[in-house]
Amino acid sequence: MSNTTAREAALDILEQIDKNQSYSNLLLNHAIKKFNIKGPDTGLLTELTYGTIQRKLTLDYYLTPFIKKKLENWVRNLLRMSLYQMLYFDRVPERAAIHEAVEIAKKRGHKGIAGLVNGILRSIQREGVPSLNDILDPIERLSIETSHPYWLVARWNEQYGLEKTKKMCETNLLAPVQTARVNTLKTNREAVLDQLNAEGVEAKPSSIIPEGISIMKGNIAHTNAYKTGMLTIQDESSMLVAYAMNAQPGETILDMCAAPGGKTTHLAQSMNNEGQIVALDLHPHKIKLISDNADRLGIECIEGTAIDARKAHEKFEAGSFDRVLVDAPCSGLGVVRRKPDIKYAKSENDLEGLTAVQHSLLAAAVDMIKPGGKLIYSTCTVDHAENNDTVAKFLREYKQMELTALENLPEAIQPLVQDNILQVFPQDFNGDGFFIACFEKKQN
Ligand SMILES: C[S@@+](CC[C@H](N)C(=O)[O-])C[C@H]1O[C@@H](n2cnc3c(N)ncnc32)[C@H](O)[C@@H]1O
Repeated sequence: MSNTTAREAALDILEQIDKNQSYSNLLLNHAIKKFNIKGPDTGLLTELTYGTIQRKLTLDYYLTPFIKKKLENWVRNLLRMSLYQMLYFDRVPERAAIHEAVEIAKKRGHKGIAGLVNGILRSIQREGVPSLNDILDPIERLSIETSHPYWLVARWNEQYGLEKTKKMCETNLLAPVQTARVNTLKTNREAVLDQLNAEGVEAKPSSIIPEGISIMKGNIAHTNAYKTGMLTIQDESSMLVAYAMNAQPGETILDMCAAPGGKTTHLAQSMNNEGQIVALDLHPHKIKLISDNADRLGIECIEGTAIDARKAHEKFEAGSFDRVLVDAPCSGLGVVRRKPDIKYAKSENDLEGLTAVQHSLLAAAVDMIKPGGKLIYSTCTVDHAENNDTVAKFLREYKQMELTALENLPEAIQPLVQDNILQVFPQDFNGDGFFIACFEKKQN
């Protein structure tokens, strides 16, 4: 296995993302298996792929003056990936990055293309990249500097102002920290930290979530601790939902958008595996993900059903749930740090379509809740239209629902709550951008 193979695999993934709009995390797992990539090469492949996607617009800005003719897409991706190594990768000397690029160009193309790639990269090495100071429009500059599409920076600037937008865009460029949730039904945080340590994984307690841990080094997915259900991979922001739900042992809960079950299983944990959680998802194949997760974690109170949650009233009696969770499908603009391809894949039109689905899911939840019961709405986006505007429209249309205080959130989170609404930004504590609101159904 050579470094060249890791680079070819990275190029393959970049190509597929452009062609099929597939998600980088899925393609990466597939490529690791397909190219049999192991050990340090897994790190190289991951960093090259994510880094190149993360910095795509900046890299294109730097490459443009040096490209004099139309290039095939794979050549452009090869140039992006090689320039990424030259500019942002300390452990690869520039000449090695150029040499590898030329070798791949020879193999995939022909001598002419190899010469072209060599010429462009050597010119950049000699002359340096153009300065970003030449960009006068602050939105455009932030867009190029942090590689977020112009429309997105302009939209966030309108919603949150330039300073917050800048921090968000800059945080999205940092390497993500993996976090996990300890399965308190089986063990405790100290024991899991000891076990991971013994298995060669460096981890420490989360400063936000009592049962959360942050992984500093190593891959927990391959550990016995993971396989035997002592913990599950979940972002700290996502863990806040079970806190906000505040579900009690013995209650009946409806989780309307449940797969793959990260929050469903956390709810079961917080209910001490006592009560009933009905977990819905539109896609039948995803229901298996919920039951696989529950089985691994030793959870028995979850019952999965494949159904469009907007038709929940056809299957369940009105008013039969103490609490309902709508963890809605959303743009995912809060998780750009972990899934950088999201920022290029979404458009403003997509956001409009999503707000309609979010609204109809909330509308369907109303009938399901007992009078006096609670509804939690959550998303992993930072978009005002998907979050606050959806809440405002819901409250206008459903007078029996009241926005209520978010009780039971961990202490460190409480200062982030404003007017009963929690909007987490990626820069707040390095977790995903995330939104939570809680409604109570008035007594008749
Ligand atoms: C944000 S994800 C849920 C993540 C999940 N709650 C967790 O913590 O693991 C949204 C889910 O909603 C599902 N979904 C989308 N539209 C739906 C609908 N109309 N009814 C039910 N589920 C739907 C998607 O398949 C997706 O799995």
